[in-house]
Amino acid sequence: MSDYLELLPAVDIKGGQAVQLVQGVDGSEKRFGDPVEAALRWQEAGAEWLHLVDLDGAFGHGTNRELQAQIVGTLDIHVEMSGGIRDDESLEAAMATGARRVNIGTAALEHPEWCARAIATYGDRVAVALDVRGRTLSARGWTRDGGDLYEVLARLDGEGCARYVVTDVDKDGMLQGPNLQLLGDVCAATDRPVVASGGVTTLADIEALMGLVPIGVEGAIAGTALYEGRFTLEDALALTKGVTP
Ligand SMILES: O=C(O)c1ccccc1N[C@@H]1O[C@H](COP(=O)(O)O)[C@@H](O)[C@H]1O
Repeated sequence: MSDYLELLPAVDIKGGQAVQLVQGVDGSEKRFGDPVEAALRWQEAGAEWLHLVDLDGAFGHGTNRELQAQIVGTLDIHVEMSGGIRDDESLEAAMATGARRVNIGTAALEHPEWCARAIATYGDRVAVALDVRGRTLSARGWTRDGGDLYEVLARLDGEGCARYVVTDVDKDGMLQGPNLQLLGDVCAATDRPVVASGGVTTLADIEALMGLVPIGVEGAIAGTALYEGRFTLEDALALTKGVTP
């Protein structure tokens, strides 16, 4: 277990642009320009990980795979890649980019046997994205219910899943803070590390998430708040690493 909270700035790509959605709703996006430039900006600010999402892949209407591969090839830091990774071909293509980690969402709910094979084959290079409303999981671009969070978590634990990326869909892009209760509940239900996603808005939110590191929160994804300048990545990283600016 890490002793500090890993911060993962997000680059979500839709139609070739860096965007941020509100509650994952297709069409709600604010645009933030070239995703390669965004990724480089976060790397230059000191990030050690990038959370890279192909939203077109997640919605099932195209892909931004070439851009994702370009970003992984351009950066020197770890990349966690997600969106549209649902079969052997998309999984192998994602792994071949050199991404350190690949997140599986929909396929973990709709094709559990395939997901179990992916976990067995790639070990901790696979994480499962648990995108949740209340205690109900969401699939297919968060447009379809995908089962009970805790039942799926128990199944995935049994299959050896190394880590979970837990997103509160209702918090995502809302700039109202993360769902600390949900994160605590998930950490109580599994001994695997959890990366928190959805709602991070202030440095105080990051401090609150740092307080969950001892129970299993390993990292936190920050998106809209960073793009909208609610805090700087430099300040957030200084906070997580205990560096006085
Ligand atoms: O990150 C988002 O805003 C988002 C919105 C709507 C759907 C998915 C989103 N992000 C991530 O995409 C993957 C799921 O993709 P798939 O189901 O495996 O194709 C997952 O990491 C979500 O958190």
